[in-house]
Amino acid sequence: MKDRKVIVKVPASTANLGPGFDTLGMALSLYAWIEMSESVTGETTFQLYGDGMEGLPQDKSNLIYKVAQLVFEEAGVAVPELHIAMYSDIPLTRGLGSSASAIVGALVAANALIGSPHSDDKLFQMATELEGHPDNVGASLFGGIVVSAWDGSEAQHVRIEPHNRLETLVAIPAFQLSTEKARHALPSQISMADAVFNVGRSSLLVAALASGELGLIRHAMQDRLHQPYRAALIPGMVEILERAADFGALGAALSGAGPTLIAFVDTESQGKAALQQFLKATLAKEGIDAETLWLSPCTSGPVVTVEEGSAGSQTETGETVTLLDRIKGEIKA
Ligand SMILES: Nc1ncnc2c1ncn2[C@@H]1O[C@H](COP(=O)(O)OP(=O)(O)O)[C@@H](O)[C@H]1O
Ligand SMILES: N[C@@H](CCOP(=O)(O)O)C(=O)O
Repeated sequence: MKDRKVIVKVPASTANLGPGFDTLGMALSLYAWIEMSESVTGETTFQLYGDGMEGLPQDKSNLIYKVAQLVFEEAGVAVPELHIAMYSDIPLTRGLGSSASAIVGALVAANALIGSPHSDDKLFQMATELEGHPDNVGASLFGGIVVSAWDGSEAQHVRIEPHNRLETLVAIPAFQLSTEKARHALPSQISMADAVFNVGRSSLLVAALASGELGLIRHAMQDRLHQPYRAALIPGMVEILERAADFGALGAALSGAGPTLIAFVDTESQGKAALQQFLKATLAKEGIDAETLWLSPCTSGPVVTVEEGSAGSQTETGETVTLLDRIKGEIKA
């Protein structure tokens, strides 16, 4: 294992999909890469690349390090000193599952480093416990659309293959909103009428996604559990959710805990440019600058590459090959 290096490519996610609060998630074609190996210097080292990554802790309080140690502990092995490198195209604290993908990527990388003693389901249970809900970690771990439920001790899930004409447009506001803050905006109780409203929409959405009835999405992607309470944190959200279908969207939702907004679109839709303009202009009216990206559902979970032997880290002239060198052709920036 001393000479083993693992690289994991893990997808971002959009959680909730409107009505499926803490329950539904879909993996997206936006990625983070984590490289992990046992440290050769005897000290834990970090290389973090990507927007905002330099602000993350680069000591043993780092999330990736702590999650990896849990994997080793559960397997009864000790790997106290690690080399960790990470590059991410997933913006931090925007509702695209950066923390979920970091947790999933760390679990999968650490597991592969010690010969994969844990099953995917075991990693899912650990990820859910760490994140506090199964929706975004399930999507990053299994890919596609994931329906899950958690009772606080065990999580179940079913994966749905996304329709091949489904794509998404995300509008990522320039400001950050932590999941913790967005969860504090939620009430502790809701009415029976609102509960029934969401059970109906969430069930209809799962059925529509599973059966490929894309036309039902706009009726199903409605929510009374979390979006109305989070609206004040994301100016422009209400107008986007109400009017996106007028610009050709199949439906629209707050992505995860926000502030990113996501529209589901039929790849054959004619109005894509108008929809993109509508999202940007609506946020701009509120003084919010937003980046828009077209993303596809990502149909696979983490992709793992294992390299045995330290030769893989050096060129013929002895120069060190960094994670960035390896993934250069794949990254967004
Ligand atoms: N690669 C990483 N390493 C360490 N911490 C991370 C990493 N990625 C995300 N995080 C932590 O997760 C936080 C964002 O999580 P959260 O508020 O749930 O938003 P998001 O919607 O992006 O998951 C970051 O502020 C950071 O503390
Ligand atoms: N169900 C959670 C999902 C949070 O997802 P994230 O991608 O914003 O971390 C919630 O809505 O709080």
